Amino acid sequence: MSVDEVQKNIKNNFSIPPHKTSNIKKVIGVVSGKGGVGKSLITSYLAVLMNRKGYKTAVLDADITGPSIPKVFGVHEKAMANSDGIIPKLSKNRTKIMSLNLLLDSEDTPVIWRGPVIASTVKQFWSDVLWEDVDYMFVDMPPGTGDVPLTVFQSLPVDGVIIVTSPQELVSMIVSKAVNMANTMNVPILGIVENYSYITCGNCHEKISVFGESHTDEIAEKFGLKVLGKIPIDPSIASACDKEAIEELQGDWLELAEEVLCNLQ
Ligand SMILES: Nc1ncnc2c1ncn2[C@@H]1O[C@H](COP(=O)(O)OP(=O)(O)OP(=O)(O)O)[C@@H](O)[C@H]1O
Repeated sequence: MSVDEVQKNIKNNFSIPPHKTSNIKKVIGVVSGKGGVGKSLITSYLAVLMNRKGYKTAVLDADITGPSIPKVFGVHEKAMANSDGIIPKLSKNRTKIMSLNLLLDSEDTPVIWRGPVIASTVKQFWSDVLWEDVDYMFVDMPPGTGDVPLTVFQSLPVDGVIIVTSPQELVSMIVSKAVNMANTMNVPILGIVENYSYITCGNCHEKISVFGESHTDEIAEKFGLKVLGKIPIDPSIASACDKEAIEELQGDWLELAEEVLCNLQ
């Protein structure tokens, strides 16, 4: 068997079943080549948008050392377990959430764990959480192409990934790494979302590209991928996150992403 074939078979060999009561229809990984691009925001907002369409949504926070999902949904109470498994917390609009922050005694406790422990926590979030019926589960991956993204790709039946990026030049190399990882793991890439694309001038409504000209369209074309949306730097986004009210955020920046996701069902 060639190295390529071995790599493409890795995923199947390590896959683990979800809890026996779980019926999860589609698993979407949200990845970024580097940190700080707003990946958690986009993961949460995609769940909100699909929830608004009437789908049963869930977010698995695989960003174990930097978990931010519960906070943007305003969920703080600890998750409980019964003899069958861990019960996910529900947001106001009934998106199911599991994150390490929901299991720690205090949200401020830093997670100083080695890679294998982090990876096995993510697997448990898949296999030991009582997700029950879910149409779309969004997995907020830690940034980069390290241990945890690898574990998620190997262990979970990921139906597609969405790559989040910012507009700068350096990003082309970083996105290439994320694309190559998904290709190596044989996971379909649904497309790219660009965050921090522009600001809109409050007076003349001109769009200003704060980070210079965007390279996202070029990169997407290079890899034959769709650009699923461009999100501006917008105070309403920061405010929705700060107020822990992502479910109240309004913005039609991700319509194409919604369409692509709907077509998966
Ligand atoms: N387009 C945007 N406009 C305004 N604020 C934003 C935008 N995107 C993200 N933010 C703000 O930045 C904060 C951090 O975003 P988020 O947690 O999604 O990403 P991150 O910290 O960059 O980490 P990562 O992308 O690695 O998960 C959010 O709480 C939000 O307040």
